[in-house]
Amino acid sequence: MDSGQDTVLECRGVVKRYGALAAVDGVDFNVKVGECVGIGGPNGAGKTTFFDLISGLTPVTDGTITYKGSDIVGTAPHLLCHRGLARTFQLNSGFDDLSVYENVLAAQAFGRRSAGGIVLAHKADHEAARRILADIGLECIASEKVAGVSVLARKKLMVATALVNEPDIILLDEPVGGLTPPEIEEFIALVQRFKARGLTLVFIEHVMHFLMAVADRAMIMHQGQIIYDGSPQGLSTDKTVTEVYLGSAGIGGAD
Ligand SMILES: Nc1ncnc2c1ncn2[C@@H]1O[C@H](COP(=O)(O)OP(=O)(O)OP(=O)(O)O)[C@@H](O)[C@H]1O
Repeated sequence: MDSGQDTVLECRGVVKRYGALAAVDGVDFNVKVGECVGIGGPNGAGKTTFFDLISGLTPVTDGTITYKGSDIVGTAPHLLCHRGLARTFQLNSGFDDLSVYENVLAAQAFGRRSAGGIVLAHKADHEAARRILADIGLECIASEKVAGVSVLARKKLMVATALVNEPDIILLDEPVGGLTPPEIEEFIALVQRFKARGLTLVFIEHVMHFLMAVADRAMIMHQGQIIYDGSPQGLSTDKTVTEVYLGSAGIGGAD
């Protein structure tokens, strides 16, 4: 068992059953400080359920999940967020009737480590909100209502709301799903920038080009189990991955 200081997240024998279906079926998974892990796998493989278990949205059936050395099984999602475990969702979330800027302030107020019901934004919160929006390229639409912004802007906003409280690990569920190829390139550059600053990141993504471009490590799930955990470059030559996940299209055809 790896319980070294540099391990942020450690999952052992994690299982989630829905009746007879094992959506997640005995997963062992570690993430180290500064690592960027891309999770792939066919539809229904159990990827989002695995994120739901880590982030406390769904109770585990069995197994242990340790975050920064503490057992977090049974911990509520908002408490995990306060402890620095941030997560985004497959579907674009956000408060449509608030501006881009107000969404970041709301994420700060409810997600910060000292959150305790006090939602007043202080000077430092405004500065941090402006900083993250500039960093992520949203400052020019900061005052626009989220209802009217593009899919790319919503995707970026989700990352901004997760990053504004400087999490120790961030889980992104399909960060580039629905984006055009040029938008995906923009997102690759963005994630690489945050990676270079030491961000610890785990993401789920069907777009293999994105996974190959940003992940240090790839983990592929199938029927609730891990069928590959290794270098992204090794994916294209792994027989099980090629047969189960990519089919005859090969690694380049999975976009
Ligand atoms: N609340 C639930 N009740 C019953 N079955 C569920 C529930 N949530 C997920 N499942 C089932 O668990 C399995 C894994 O689903 P999950 O959404 O985790 O897959 P995924 O790999 O994220 O798929 P996708 O790539 O399509 O998002 C699927 O068979 C799904 O139907």
